[in-house]
This record gives sequence, structure tokens and C-alpha cells, in this order.
Amino acid sequence: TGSTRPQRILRAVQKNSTRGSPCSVVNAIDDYCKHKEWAMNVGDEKGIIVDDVVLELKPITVLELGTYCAYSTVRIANLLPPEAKLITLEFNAESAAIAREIITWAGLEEKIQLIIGASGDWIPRLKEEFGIETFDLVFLDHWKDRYLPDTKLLEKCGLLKPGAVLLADNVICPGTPDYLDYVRNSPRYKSKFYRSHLEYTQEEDGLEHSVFLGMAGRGAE
Ligand SMILES: O=C(NC/C=C/[C@H]1O[C@@H](n2ccc(=O)cc2)[C@H](O)[C@@H]1O)c1cc([N+](=O)[O-])cc(O)c1O
Ligand SMILES: [Mg+2]
Repeated sequence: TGSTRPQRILRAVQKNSTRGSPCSVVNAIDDYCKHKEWAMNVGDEKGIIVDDVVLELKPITVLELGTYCAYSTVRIANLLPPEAKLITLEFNAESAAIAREIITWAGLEEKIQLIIGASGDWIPRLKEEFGIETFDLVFLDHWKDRYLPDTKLLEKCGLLKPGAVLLADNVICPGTPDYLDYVRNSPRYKSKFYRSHLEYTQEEDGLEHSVFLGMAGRGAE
């Protein structure tokens, strides 16, 4: 019974990063996944685009769908204003346990609420159970066939206000065609594509940045 990939990533973090230093945690994971073992983190190349979006938007409430090993969780939370909060949903209990360790190692447990469960079950409960009004930023990086249904669910639950940003990973590889079609053609969104590469590879990939304009689709004229 060998170790799992998330366990090996945690070990690399504990070995090659400094407690309380989110940057060193991010660098340790990138080094491990670049030189030792690929893993589905958003990675350093797309990560710079994520950083720029966060620094520009200065979101106060962030939702991440798909924690995995908390690479993007730590990367994003590290750049948030002091009073900001990030909620991250993880379906797999083993990944969540590793993610929790990495979040704590990075010293970001105050900013991050990790919830174990399915996005479809939890999104309708966030207002009630966590006193969330709306999200300023949603980072989609979970199962690719859930991006579209979860976006529609966020709309239906009134969790997006005009100006909210959806930032979606992997819109080219593995690809999220139904989601892309929706955000690029719906009057409810102003969408743009940030071309990049699949983490730690030369494969084409990119992030879709979609600004919610409101349900009437009028939003900012
Ligand atoms: O498949 C990919 N991501 C799926 C991620 C899924 C993660 O989201 C969680 N979740 C959390 C909540 C849910 O409701 C459902 C799942 C799952 O438990 C898992 O931890 C992927 C694949 C490649 N790739 O090159 O093949 C590259 C990437 O960057 C990727 O993100
Ligand atoms: Mg991804």
C-alpha cells in the first residue's frame, strides 16, 4: 500500500517549503510537479494569470470549486485583502485531508474554509450555512462537466452580483465546451480567453474570464 500522489505532494511541501510562507509552498509544489511527478494544479504559468486577476479584482469573498491539494487555494488566499474569505469545495475526503494540512502549513487557515462535499449539494446551502451574500470571484477547477450546471446553480441561488468574475481553468485541455459556449454567448456574461499552457507541459490550455452582468443580461451597458 504505497503513498498517494497528494500524500507525496504534502511530503514535498513539508520537506521543501517554510511553514507560514505561502509563496514557498506554491514553489515547492511547482518544483515537485515539474521535475518529479505531474499533478493537476493550475501551475505556475496559468497561476500568474490567476494572480493578476485576483490582484486586479481585490475580491472579498471567493469560491473555489475543486481544492485537490490546495495549490490554487493557497496561491489565491495569499493575495487576498486581510478581511477576505475563501470557501473551497472538495469532494474527495483523502484530497481534502491533504489540502487541510497544506493550508495549515501555509498559515492560511484563518482565510480559508474547506468544505467536503459535492458542489451541486453545497452551492444551494452557502448563503444559509456560511452567511454568504454573493461571491466576487469563483475559480472553477473541478470536474469539467460540472462547470456549466454549477454556474447556472450559482445564478439561480443569487450568489453572483453584477461585476462578479468566473475564472475557469482547463477550458481547452481537458476542455469545457458546453461551459465555454454558454459564457461566450449568454448576454449575462462578458467573457474573454487567456491563452496559456496545460500545467507543467507545452500543451495548449487557457483560462476563461467571465464577468457576470446580471440576470436580465442588461448589466453594465
Ligand atoms: O480533471 C481535472 N480536474 C478535475 C478536478 C477535480 C477535483 O475537484 C474535486 N471536486 C470538488 C467538488 C465537486 O463537486 C466535484 C469534484 C475532486 O474531488 C477533485 O479533487 C483536470 C485535468 C487535467 N488534465 O490535464 O487532465 C488538468 C487540470 O488542470 C484539471 O483540473
Ligand atoms: Mg485544472
